[in-house]
Amino acid sequence: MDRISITGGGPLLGDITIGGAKNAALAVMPACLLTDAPLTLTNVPRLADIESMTSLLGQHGAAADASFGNGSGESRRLVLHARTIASDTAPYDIVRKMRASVLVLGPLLARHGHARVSLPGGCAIGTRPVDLHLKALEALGARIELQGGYIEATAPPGGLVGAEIVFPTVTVGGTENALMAATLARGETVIENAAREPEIADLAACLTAMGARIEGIGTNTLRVTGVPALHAATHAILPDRIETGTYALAAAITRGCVRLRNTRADLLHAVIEALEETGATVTRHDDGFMVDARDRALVGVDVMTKPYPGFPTDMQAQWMALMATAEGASMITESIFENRFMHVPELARMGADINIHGGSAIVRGRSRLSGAEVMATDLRASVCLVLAGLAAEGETTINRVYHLDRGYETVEEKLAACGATIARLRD
Ligand SMILES: CC(=O)N[C@H]1[C@@H](OP(=O)(O)OP(=O)(O)OC[C@H]2O[C@@H](n3ccc(=O)[nH]c3=O)[C@H](O)[C@@H]2O)O[C@H](CO)[C@@H](O)[C@@H]1O
Ligand SMILES: C=C(OP(=O)(O)O)C(=O)O
Repeated sequence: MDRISITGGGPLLGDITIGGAKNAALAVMPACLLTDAPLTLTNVPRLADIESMTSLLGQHGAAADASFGNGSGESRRLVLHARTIASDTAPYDIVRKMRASVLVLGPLLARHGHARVSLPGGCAIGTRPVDLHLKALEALGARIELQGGYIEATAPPGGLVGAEIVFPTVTVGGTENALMAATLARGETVIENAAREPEIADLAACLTAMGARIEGIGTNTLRVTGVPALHAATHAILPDRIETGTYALAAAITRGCVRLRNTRADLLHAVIEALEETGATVTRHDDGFMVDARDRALVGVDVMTKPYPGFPTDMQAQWMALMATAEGASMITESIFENRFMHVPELARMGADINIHGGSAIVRGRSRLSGAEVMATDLRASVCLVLAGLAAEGETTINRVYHLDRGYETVEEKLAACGATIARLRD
């Protein structure tokens, strides 16, 4: 298994180009199953999760034609074409590796009338049930049974029927599944308490380009008027706000200065606001923003994770690494996932002073962390250890970096180009 070695201590200085959003691409790609015409996506990131989703969609019958040039945007093109549905089963082997696999459920059900999708099971950050996805699809008329670890979903003989769906809690994936299914359901669907994450708006924009009728995009009430069929479309995936935020914090934790390109500051209000409160300077540009923390003594700032537009849970671990090097104490409260503090004992191995009380962590900043051998447990925990390693005195070795490859493209190259001493050790 690959490892990453970092010798920390110096400031990051330079430019980093941000890729397309993993979590938007993972939602938009299954939309190809809603039509027999091709769906062309650009600004697609080259990540392990994207490969897993491509192979899952291939199993369902979607031919994939990918061209990943070295540049960004247009040169990252993926054409998915599901002329027919070859299989409606999403097997355990793929779903257990990538939870977003469950997003094929709504499209398969809407177009094909039946789907068999493995239950994802729990993961390192929480139990993560999919009950709300299933209730939403039931509201549209689907019959759902759980058999042998699989969700067996069947649409009524005339297809799904529009309905009112009220989510009791905000769910990103649940909203995405319901939205995709509703595009082909007969009549109107109203989705209340819909997630407002930018990735949902991106999916809605793609579906609209495919001929779907959706109102309320970007709000928590989505109104969908079903259409008989969707058609070919081209859609550019929005920039990855979590990759952006991660490198913004990399600049801050190393007390460096990094310009983030090919991205949008408006996707990261809560993170930028907190970052400015620490004492770092954020300057917005046409194609992104710059974070400058040179010669600053950053101070601790409390955050609580919330659905968008609140502070993202996918930035919580990285924020904790930054707070471990800030002046004074800060409280970090995780309100989305019940077990998303797996990085705490690893940060503690690097000298961080962190105490957990229920869903909150109290972090007492230290002037210096020290390099150590640590273990990545999930995607964002991995990258938080990369950030800590960049700031630490001496060498840090991170094990199990396959988690990192799910969500960060060429992380070593991007950081090395800004002066980091970082290398991948291949076993
Ligand atoms: C591929 C993708 O886009 N992943 C993101 C997505 O995950 P994902 O779509 O899985 O996250 P959800 O928004 O659905 O989960 C939010 C909370 O609702 C709970 N829940 C969810 C569905 C359900 O049927 N029942 C239920 O109880 C979850 O356990 C969790 O506690 O949003 C999360 C929250 O922003 C992010 O951390 C993930 O990076
Ligand atoms: C938790 C994440 O992804 P997933 O939902 O695919 O596990 C993430 O992107 O941080």
